[in-house]
Amino acid sequence: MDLCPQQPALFTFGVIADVQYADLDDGFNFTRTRKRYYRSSLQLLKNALKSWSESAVKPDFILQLGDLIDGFNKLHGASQRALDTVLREFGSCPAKVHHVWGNHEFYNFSRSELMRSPLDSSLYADWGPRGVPGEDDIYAYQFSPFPGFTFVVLDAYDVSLLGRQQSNKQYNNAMNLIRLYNKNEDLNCPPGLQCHSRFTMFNGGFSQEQLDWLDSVLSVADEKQERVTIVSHLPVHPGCTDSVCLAWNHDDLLAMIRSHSCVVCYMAGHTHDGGYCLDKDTGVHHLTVDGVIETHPDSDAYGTVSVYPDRMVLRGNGKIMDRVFLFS
Ligand SMILES: Nc1ncnc2c1ncn2[C@@H]1O[C@H](COP(=O)(O)OP(=O)(O)O)[C@@H](O)[C@H]1O
Repeated sequence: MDLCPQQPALFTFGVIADVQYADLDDGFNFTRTRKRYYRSSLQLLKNALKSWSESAVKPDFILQLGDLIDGFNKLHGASQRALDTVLREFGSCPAKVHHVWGNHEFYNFSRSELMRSPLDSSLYADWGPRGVPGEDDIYAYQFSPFPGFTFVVLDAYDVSLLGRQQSNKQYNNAMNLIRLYNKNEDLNCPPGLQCHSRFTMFNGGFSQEQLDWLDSVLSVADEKQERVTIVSHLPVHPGCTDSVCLAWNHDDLLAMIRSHSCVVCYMAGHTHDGGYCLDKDTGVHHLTVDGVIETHPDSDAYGTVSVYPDRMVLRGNGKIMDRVFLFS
């Protein structure tokens, strides 16, 4: 397939997900079916950053799709050290980095700590809900890297048991919701029914306030006939992920996308396996980016996306496949 049109890209960006760095020996996922390379993940991050820094066409920005350091750091009192280690690497890259927050961010830091940390990249925002009273702690924003194109960073742990104080309204909403479907004592253990399996503590959802804000962003983009890419840690389309990894109210997000014409792509991490589907109803491309943490040290897991007027072209490295996302 001819991936690239014979013209320079309008702009280019990098994607990387689930680095989950920790200064620990290799381990396994919970079910012990897949190896996790805690130390090598730093080298794979370095490979990505070196490649982006040295490429002839440098990416305008990087999307870091969440779970930058592993939750095990917290157990070893190493959260800040591990974060400093990975951020030092990002420091060598001239491109702006947009950080998405995943469950492992919240294993290491509270929401208010994250809001005051370098992982809060909303300083690059054109617009977010955070100026709005009562919505100050939603980590969502939009930015426009090129005329006619908008990117939206969404907070998939806005309604969550992670990172929020028990007195918080969204913690209570999360507890009520998860208890409806998950009867296990250990709320990290997924319910048996596949249609409810996402209701675990390592997932979360989007609040109504955040959805209302997204609705207004997408309405403006519809009017201006812009192309919108949404990024978050949790996937929302069942066609591109294991059902256990979906956002709790993924259906609300899909309905929101369906009610607007501007969205072209939704990108997430979390599943580590990677996945893709084209939603036939909307023409929206749903991509789940392979996680660095479960990528063999001899391979790689990052991608570079070149954006053209009619498509985005993903060039994958290592585990990540090349793909073309045509705009419908
Ligand atoms: N099936 C399960 N039953 C109970 N706890 C689980 C299960 N799967 C994951 N967990 C726990 O949930 C947390 C997040 O799981 P983890 O696999 O580390 O998430 P991620 O895929 O984001 O790396 C960990 O504390 C893990 O032990």
